[in-house]
Amino acid sequence: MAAAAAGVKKIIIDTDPGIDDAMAIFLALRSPEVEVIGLTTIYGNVYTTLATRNALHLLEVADRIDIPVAEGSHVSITKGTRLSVVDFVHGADGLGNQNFPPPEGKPIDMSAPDFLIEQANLYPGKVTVVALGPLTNIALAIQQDPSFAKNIGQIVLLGGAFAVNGNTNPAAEANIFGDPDAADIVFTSGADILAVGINVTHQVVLTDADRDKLASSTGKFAQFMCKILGVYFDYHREAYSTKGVYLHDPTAMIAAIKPSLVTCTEGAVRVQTNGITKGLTLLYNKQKRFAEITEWTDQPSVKVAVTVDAPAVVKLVMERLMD
Ligand SMILES: O=c1[nH]cnc2c1ncn2[C@@H]1O[C@H](CO)[C@@H](O)[C@H]1O
Repeated sequence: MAAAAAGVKKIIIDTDPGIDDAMAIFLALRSPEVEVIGLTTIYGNVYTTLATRNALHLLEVADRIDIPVAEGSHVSITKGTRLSVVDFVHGADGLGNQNFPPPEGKPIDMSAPDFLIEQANLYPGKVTVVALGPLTNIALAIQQDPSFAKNIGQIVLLGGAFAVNGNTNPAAEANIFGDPDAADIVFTSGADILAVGINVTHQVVLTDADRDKLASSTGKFAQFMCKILGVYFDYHREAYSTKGVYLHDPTAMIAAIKPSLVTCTEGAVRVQTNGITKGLTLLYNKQKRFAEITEWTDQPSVKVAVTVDAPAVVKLVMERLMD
């Protein structure tokens, strides 16, 4: 591929495709502001093996088999194998029960954490990781390489439910619930982090009317998305009684592509790792100096998205998919 123009952000997408992951990946591939230098895979919406297969398939659909796929962890950071995988949201195959043929490509011979570390070392301060699933691979990279948190440019992550209910249960958002220990490692790592939680992504809805508009487009990305979106719409109708779907992953991707469409606050985030509130994300805004030393004391600040220009996000997603 031609050398990237100056100012183009290099991104690695850590992903568990996933219907809204597919949309976010296509959006990135259609966005001149970013250059996708790799995909790394993780369990979440599906198990990791299927996430890898789907990532390869999506790149084949997009005619971008030049982009490497590195397979990620099959277990949580604490080696847990009882993973919470949500086939009722995305279909058993993760892509709307379409049973696509197996991809021809293969993942590279390097693990996701090793690939993340390699790229962060190769382009210090220049690589953005857009993390769309549980944060196991990122936490492993942080543990394996003490300089990873410093070398990585930014981590934009879809995760958390800041001062609102979760979507796995009232306490927890799905990606953080998927590996709360990993999430706590990432939030306290000192890396430059922007967390986009469901307090923000629940404002960004793709409606039935938007889907009809996508369906009328001849663009291959719009066509592919319309093929797989049915299951995701059915799930939202059932779970939320809404005539539309939340654009979780695409909104996080937009926060990396066009940061001006979100506003943020800052503070230290800790994650509850056990008990009935396992997966809860709690931001300390650093306004009060507590008399006691707390679990948030002296922890680094991260950015947490608080508002989003939802109409602009939906418009941009639609335009780029239909183009
Ligand atoms: O109700 C749900 N349970 C579990 N996962 C969900 C649900 N809705 C969406 N997602 C998936 O989890 C991430 C956002 O939390 C998104 O990747 C989305 O596809």
